[in-house]
Amino acid sequence: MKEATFVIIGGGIAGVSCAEGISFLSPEESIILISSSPVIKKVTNLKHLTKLLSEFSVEERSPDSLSETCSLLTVINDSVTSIDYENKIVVTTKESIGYERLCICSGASPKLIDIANPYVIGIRDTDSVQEFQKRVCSSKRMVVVGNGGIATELVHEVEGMEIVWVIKDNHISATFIDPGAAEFFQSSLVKSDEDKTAPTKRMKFSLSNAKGSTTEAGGAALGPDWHSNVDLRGILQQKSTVTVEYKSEVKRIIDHVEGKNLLSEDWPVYVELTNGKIYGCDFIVSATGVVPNTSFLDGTGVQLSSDGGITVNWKMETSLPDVYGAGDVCTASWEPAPQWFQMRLWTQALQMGTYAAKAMVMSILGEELLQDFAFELFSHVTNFFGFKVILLGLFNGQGLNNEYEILLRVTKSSEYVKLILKDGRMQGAVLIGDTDLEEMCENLILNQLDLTPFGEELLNPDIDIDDYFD
Ligand SMILES: Cc1cc2nc3c(=O)[nH]c(=O)nc-3n(C[C@H](O)[C@H](O)[C@H](O)COP(=O)(O)OP(=O)(O)OC[C@H]3O[C@@H](n4cnc5c(N)ncnc54)[C@H](O)[C@@H]3O)c2cc1C
Ligand SMILES: NC(=O)C1=CN([C@@H]2O[C@H](COP(=O)(O)OP(=O)(O)OC[C@H]3O[C@@H](n4cnc5c(N)ncnc54)[C@H](OP(=O)(O)O)[C@@H]3O)[C@@H](O)[C@H]2O)C=CC1
Repeated sequence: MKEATFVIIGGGIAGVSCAEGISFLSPEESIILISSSPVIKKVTNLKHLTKLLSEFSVEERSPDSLSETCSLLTVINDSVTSIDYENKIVVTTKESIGYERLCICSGASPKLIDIANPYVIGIRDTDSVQEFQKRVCSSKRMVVVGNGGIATELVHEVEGMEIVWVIKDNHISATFIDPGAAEFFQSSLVKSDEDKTAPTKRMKFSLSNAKGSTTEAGGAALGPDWHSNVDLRGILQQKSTVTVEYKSEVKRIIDHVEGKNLLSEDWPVYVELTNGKIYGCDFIVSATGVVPNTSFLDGTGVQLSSDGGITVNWKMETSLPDVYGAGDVCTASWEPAPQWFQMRLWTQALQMGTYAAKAMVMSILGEELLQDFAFELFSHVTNFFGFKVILLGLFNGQGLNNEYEILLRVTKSSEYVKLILKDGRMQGAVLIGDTDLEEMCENLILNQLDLTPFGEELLNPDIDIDDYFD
């Protein structure tokens, strides 16, 4: 039987960063990484924008490429079928592998609204993108269900199609942004090239005066810009049109025969929405979140959280002895720092993988572990509708029970800045566009300085606020 001090399940960002972390901290120990995908995901071009915010690329690499950074690593391309935690053995389809410490980084899979229907597809890995591209290039209309990251990217990136976007909320992209930011993006849905206009609007208001309500945040996954090398063009010779169906869900999917009778239009498949409308389309994208990959743990009694993720404590330990978890597969179940919460994102997969490596090495050495600084503040940088989007801390007032103030600065088609303050102290920020405010906001959230004396001046573009804090 093969054996290693450390065994890792999963070749995504969490698994690979865990392997690299162990090799860095304990280069003399053996590691086996088991992954059902033949390629691994490696973080490259890591660029720190601030202490905690970073941008990076994610590349698909051959497992051999890891030998540069991990000399005692063996990568096995196989699927884990079960774990015998009492005897510290991982069972794959072909063999059994012994371990001292095990880290589960098996990621998550799309949670589809209908798994059995061939017209419903999800997007997660390279294969699913190829399938999506195949459908797009021969299609006129798709229905996109969901209001999170994937749906937001798709409605912006796909050209030459009619897109019907079905969302439960009353504003777009609700997983990430508030109604105000959604309004800022709204013109991008029309897909026209509007001029950037100069006037800048600054506002301060308490939540009770705010229009709309803020939202409670609410194979290996793809990397940033996954769509940039894929031709996402439908067969219509025009820009895509996007019809948003607000506050609605898919009631049922109707087959070709019944749908044609109901609608007198000929489409491969039809969806009936809870608002009563029926749309015919070529296919349906279910961008409705993920479900952690844990089936190989059935029968172990491992503790799972309500979202299906493996419960991990602040040391990334699961409820099974010497078994750790990191990335999308796990659910952070410790008391979080006031401005941090979990979202299944690659930054967190990277941070958790690296930190789990440290926790496992410290446990073998019997040394004390301190929690990583990365878990002090939620930070995410991404791109929506062609704009840079930076989210910091409690960016949607998560957990503040609507008891906070908002400072807002909006320049149409150029920038959207929203600061969340409670008792004069900054709790979170949404920075859309090239605002150059990320460092200041990060510092102000971390140091909890009383900003009452600055009032609205905090967002006055004519004042270099950084001067006050040097
Ligand atoms: C289309 C798309 C766009 C995204 N865009 C962004 C973005 O812009 N920004 C962002 O922060 N995040 C984004 N994400 C989310 C991000 O990709 C994930 O949070 C992150 O990659 C999770 O990494 P992971 O290593 O935990 O899991 P995964 O990448 O899912 O890796 C899991 C690994 O485990 C392996 N595995 C699973 N089961 C087994 C088994 N039984 N045996 C052996 N191996 C197994 C898989 O083969 C895979 O190698 C996006 C996700 C998608 C799908
Ligand atoms: N740029 C980025 O940062 C990106 C990040 N990602 C990440 O990739 C993963 C997958 O993305 P995605 O699938 O978009 O997941 P998200 O979790 O981002 O969004 C899922 C969306 O689907 C909604 N939803 C869930 N179930 C249903 C249902 N039955 N009917 C209608 N709507 C439903 C959710 O609403 P509710 O929350 O109300 O349940 C939510 O709006 C996520 O971890 C995401 O964070 C993906 C793309 C880009």
